[in-house]
Amino acid sequence: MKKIVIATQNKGKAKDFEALLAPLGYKVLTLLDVAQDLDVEETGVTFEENAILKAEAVSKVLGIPVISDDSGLEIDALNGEPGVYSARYAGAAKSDSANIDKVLEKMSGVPENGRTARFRCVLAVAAPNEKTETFSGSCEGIILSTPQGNNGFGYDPIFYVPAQSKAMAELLPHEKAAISHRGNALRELQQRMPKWLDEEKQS
Ligand SMILES: O=c1[nH]c(=O)c2ncn([C@@H]3O[C@H](COP(=O)(O)OP(=O)(O)OP(=O)(O)O)[C@@H](O)[C@H]3O)c2[nH]1
Ligand SMILES: [Mg+2]
Repeated sequence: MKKIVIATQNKGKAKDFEALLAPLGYKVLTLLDVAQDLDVEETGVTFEENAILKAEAVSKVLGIPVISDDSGLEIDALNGEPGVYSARYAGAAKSDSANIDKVLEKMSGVPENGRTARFRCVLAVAAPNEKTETFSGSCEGIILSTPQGNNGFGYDPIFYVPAQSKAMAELLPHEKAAISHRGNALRELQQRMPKWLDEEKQS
């Protein structure tokens, strides 16, 4: 089975990528498997900038092709917050439950028709001596006023997906993969697979 390194420290993303890539015959490895201490500072102000920073830094250190993921939640009533700061919205400790509490507090009193939001994901693919490429995906939803479901990670329990009539955290891994921002970005990558990455798969 071909291995692929995802430049992330996030266990929730790792599970999402397993659901997406195992059916395509890939074994997913993350920084948690190959380079626990490799933490890239996210100094960009867009998902794209941060995805490129992470992919290029990790590919350079490991000397192999990698895929990175920079993603987050954009809430219309909060002018696009938490956006690129989604992981650290309630502070540097990156607590999913504290982040959810902060969103729910800021959204209290906002009526249902004003609770529109979307997840965005940008994947960057970098390899030694190759031009870095990016791919993006999004998923539309509504911010719930109480959490629902135990699957997924991050803001999934407060993100209602009208197309599925369920919160993201109520979807099974393969169901999330079929409709998520991450799934959509990965499908975009498959459509425009960089030639060198495709060749990598054959080797
Ligand atoms: O409910 C969610 N379902 C998702 O599918 C999802 N995707 C992203 N997010 C949020 O956005 C941050 C990314 O920030 P981020 O791209 O910097 O990643 P991270 O710092 O967690 O890990 P790394 O990949 O950088 O190592 C995450 O922590 C989450 O808060 C999600 N929340
Ligand atoms: Mg991060």
